[in-house]
Amino acid sequence: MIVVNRLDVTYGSVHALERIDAAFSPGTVSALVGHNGSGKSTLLHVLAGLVSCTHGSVTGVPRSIAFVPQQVAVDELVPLSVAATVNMGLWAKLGAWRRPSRADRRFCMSTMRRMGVLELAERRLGDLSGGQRQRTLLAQALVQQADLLLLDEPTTGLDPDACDIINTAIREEAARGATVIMATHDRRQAEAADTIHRLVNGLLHDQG
Ligand SMILES: Nc1ncnc2c1ncn2[C@@H]1O[C@H](COP(=O)(O)OP(=O)(O)OP(=O)(O)O)[C@@H](O)[C@H]1O
Repeated sequence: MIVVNRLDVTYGSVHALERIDAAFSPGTVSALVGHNGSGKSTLLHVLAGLVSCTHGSVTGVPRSIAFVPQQVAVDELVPLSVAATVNMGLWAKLGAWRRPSRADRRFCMSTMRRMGVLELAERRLGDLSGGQRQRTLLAQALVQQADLLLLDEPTTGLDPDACDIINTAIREEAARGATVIMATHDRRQAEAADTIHRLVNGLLHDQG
């Protein structure tokens, strides 16, 4: 179980998170909700190890973490295809030097199909629409089969069919035992989670 204990994060003079206590169990989906600037992304960044806490501690974070940030800037000049981007998710599982097996490659293909990006496989990431790019990055995260899946607004800007596909995938990740934590502004998506944590100006109000 991941346990967050009396966590404070400040950016200069901005108190992004204050005295946060929370716990996240394997096999569950937790939603972080709250207004813009309430601290959701900051908490995800701390859990991902990208931001340090000013005070407090976070324990029990598994080694394998897949993180899909809110907005991913992709240099249009980077010649990375959709297929290459998704296949990179295997590195986390296999290490950079172990060759993927046929089963690994099939898994990448089926994940791309599930996320609706298989027909875009040869397209460059920088040439995709925002929603297509988001689905590609989610496919990359799913391929990792990580123990902790951190998603920052995973369905923002996606069409309703894509939202349904992603919400199903989120449940499936929890069903295989992953801890899933997502920031969301989508009320229905939050209500479908096992636990809702509401952040108000950096303070946590748990809603069960
Ligand atoms: N790199 C940074 N430097 C300074 N302040 C920051 C930085 N990142 C976030 N903040 C501030 O920390 C607070 C929390 O921001 P955060 O991005 O965690 O909120 P959020 O709940 O994810 O917002 P949103 O719903 O808009 O994505 C805000 O006041 C924000 O301005």
